[in-house]
Amino acid sequence: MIVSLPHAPEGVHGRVVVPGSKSETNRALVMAALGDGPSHISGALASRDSALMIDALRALGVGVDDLGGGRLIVTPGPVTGGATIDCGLAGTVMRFVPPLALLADGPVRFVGDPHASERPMAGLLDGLRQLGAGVDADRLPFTVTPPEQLRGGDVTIDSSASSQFVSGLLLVGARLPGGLTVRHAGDTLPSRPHIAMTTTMLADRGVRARELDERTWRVDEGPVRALDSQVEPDLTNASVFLAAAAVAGGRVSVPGWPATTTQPGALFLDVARRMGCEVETADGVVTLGRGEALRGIDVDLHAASELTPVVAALAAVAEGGTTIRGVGHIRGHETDRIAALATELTRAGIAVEERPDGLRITGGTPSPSVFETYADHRMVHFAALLGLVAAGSSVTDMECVSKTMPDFPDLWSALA
Ligand SMILES: O=C(O)C1=C[C@@H](OP(=O)(O)O)[C@@H](O)[C@H](O)C1
Ligand SMILES: C=C(OP(=O)(O)O)C(=O)O
Repeated sequence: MIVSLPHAPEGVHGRVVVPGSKSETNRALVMAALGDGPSHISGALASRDSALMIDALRALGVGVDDLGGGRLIVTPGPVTGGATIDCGLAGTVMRFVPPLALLADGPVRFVGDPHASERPMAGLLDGLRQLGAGVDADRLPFTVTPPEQLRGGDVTIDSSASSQFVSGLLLVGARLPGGLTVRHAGDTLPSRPHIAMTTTMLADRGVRARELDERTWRVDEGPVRALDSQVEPDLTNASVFLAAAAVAGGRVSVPGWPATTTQPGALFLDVARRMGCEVETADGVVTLGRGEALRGIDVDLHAASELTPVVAALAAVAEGGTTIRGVGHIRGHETDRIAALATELTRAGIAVEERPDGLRITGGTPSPSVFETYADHRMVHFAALLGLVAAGSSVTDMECVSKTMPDFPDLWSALA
């Protein structure tokens, strides 16, 4: 269904309380499921991806009580086989749950949305096979048959298509006899902060988990301690609201910004400053104002590729050219985001060159458009940003924002 996007000729002004991090919520759930007792999670994201994770864990025998208001109680149990798990389009479900099947007492089947079968899985499934599991395909849908004898040891995988392969294996490592060493054998490795998020959150739960060198991670065998934890706001989603002030003018604040974080979304503040925005942080509140003029930059988003759609929207209205590089692997995200962004920028009359590892965008004045969304929440964010300055724009589907932020339409209308 086509949905109109707000136009903000007077700029945007407001304070946005951003929901919890998808990446932290789904890690906290998996770690709690492996814990040595019940864990409480506060500030948890309520969205399609977290609901899919909760359903997956329940299907494996884990108790999850939703107390409302972002509070969850997770009660671990023996991991049971026999279930079919719906991964939707959630990378964190399709890459973090199959390793739990190593611990199950029977095969576990994994299915997903139509486009989920296009998302890379081979590196992870290769790792599971090296640990003795049977896996009957290299993409969704597939069935994981646990090994007769659970074992840990060393696995070497190509994680260049997604950092989530390394994270998924590390998440289960403490429960494997002898622990687990994961080596990355491919060329490049995206989203390293997300691997640091995995090891840091494991360490918070008493697990000895660390990076040995830039291609090798190690998790020792041991208990995953139950923990009462607080999920940070999702800083990649926060960047969409901050970026609204950069695109339309005005000032936007986001409270609850953590002083230190492993979320790569935090890198948005540096990108925005480089593009000429004024960014202030005081008492955990980040405020962004556009400054004199937005200017194009050359930026490598390898560590924070989730930010590409937002940075592409800024580039579309900036003075001069912007080169986004280092994000070739986002062709395997919810959609081929490089191709999708090139198509939608062209639709809005913005000059763009699609490159193997990114985009070269020449800023201009976006024309009103009906933007395609490709079932991709971040393509809606991109379109919504352009809609602020291209009066009368719309998107072909708004529903897909439920993947990480079901409240996006309300939060956005309140701002614009
Ligand atoms: O581990 C995680 O929570 C994530 C890792 C990244 O995946 P890739 O390494 O596939 O980019 C990121 O883009 C995704 O949104 C979330
Ligand atoms: C790539 C993303 O998600 P996923 O966790 O499904 O990989 C994303 O949210 O930008």
